[in-house]
Amino acid sequence: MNEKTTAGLEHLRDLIDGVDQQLLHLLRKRLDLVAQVGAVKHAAGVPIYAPQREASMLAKRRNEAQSMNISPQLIEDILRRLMRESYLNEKDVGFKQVKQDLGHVVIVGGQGKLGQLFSQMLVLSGYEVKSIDKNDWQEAAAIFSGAGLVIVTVPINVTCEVIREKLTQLPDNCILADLTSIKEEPVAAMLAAHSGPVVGLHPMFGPDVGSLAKQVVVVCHGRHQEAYQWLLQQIEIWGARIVEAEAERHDKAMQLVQAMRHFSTFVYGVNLCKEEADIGNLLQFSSPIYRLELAMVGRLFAQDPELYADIIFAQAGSQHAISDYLDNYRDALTMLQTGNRQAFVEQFQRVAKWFGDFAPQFQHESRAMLQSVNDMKSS
Ligand SMILES: O=C(O)C(=O)C[C@]1(C(=O)O)C=C[C@@H](O)C=C1
Repeated sequence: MNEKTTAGLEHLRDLIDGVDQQLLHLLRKRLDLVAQVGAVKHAAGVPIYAPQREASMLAKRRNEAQSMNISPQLIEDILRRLMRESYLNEKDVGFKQVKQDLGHVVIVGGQGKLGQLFSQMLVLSGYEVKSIDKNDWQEAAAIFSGAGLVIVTVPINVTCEVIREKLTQLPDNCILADLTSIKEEPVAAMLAAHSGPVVGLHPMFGPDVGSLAKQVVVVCHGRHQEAYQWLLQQIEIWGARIVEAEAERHDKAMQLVQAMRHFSTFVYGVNLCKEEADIGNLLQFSSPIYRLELAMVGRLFAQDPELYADIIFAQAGSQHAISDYLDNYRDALTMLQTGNRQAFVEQFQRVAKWFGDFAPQFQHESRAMLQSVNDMKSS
């Protein structure tokens, strides 16, 4: 059925179309300026992400919006979305090459998605990149000869084995790095296999990010930091933030942030499947928060099971984190089964107090996410 309309409404809509077309012209103009910024940054080696510039620009535009009786949040949302576009566009111009005399880079597992992303970023920065994958080991000597940087990005369950068995004959000054999401064992294996510079990296993002702007790369120092300082600088030029961490502490945090989180998402999916939930129907009834939650669960199952198995099975300690979670789940279920509403409320308050200022901060941040989930709906 056609939507109801009137002549007056159509006239106003024509005027709105005109304004939206002007917006398109302004967007084109902004994108062209951003392309020029990208070229200037490329030449000067300035990072793609400029947090201070963003903060001051947003503050000014918010004030101006207020004085024009426009919601400050509206202009902030629009500018943040535009800056996301800038990160993608600025990337295409390429990046300044921090280390000119490196020799080539070898990515061990370069055909994997993360390997491809790092290869793309390195090529955009002017480095020569070679890849070695599981069927190429007979050519290893030729591929590694003259390499200045070797990055290991193979599945977690074979990482240490590959390092121990295949990476013991690298050129002396070559930097050996890995991108594994656990750090203690791979860094120890690299230090044992290679006597030159060693660094453990954990990119805290998936390979499908369009740009590294605002992403975090955790760094666990291994040996000869001064030799790979340029690499950290190069990653910052790509827009990412470097966060230094001690390997053991990093791995412990990953048990909670990754293994336990992914495991409970997995179980949520298993449960929906066993209950034969009708997802289409659930979506019809779901509020934005439930839609978002379903999306987070659903997106897990759109990906490679091996990858998640690797993450969940990587550390023995994850079993403890997951079984503690199960104990807490059981205790909470007991409250429900015994009708102990009071205990639930008290525990809720205790946890809220523990979250402190993070709770309202997360409420604020998630409100914006929920609104954009609602915006995505088309019917
Ligand atoms: O001003 C810059 O440095 C830009 O790259 C442009 C821009 C923008 O789109 O306005 C994009 C990314 C930066 O983080 C800040 C601002």
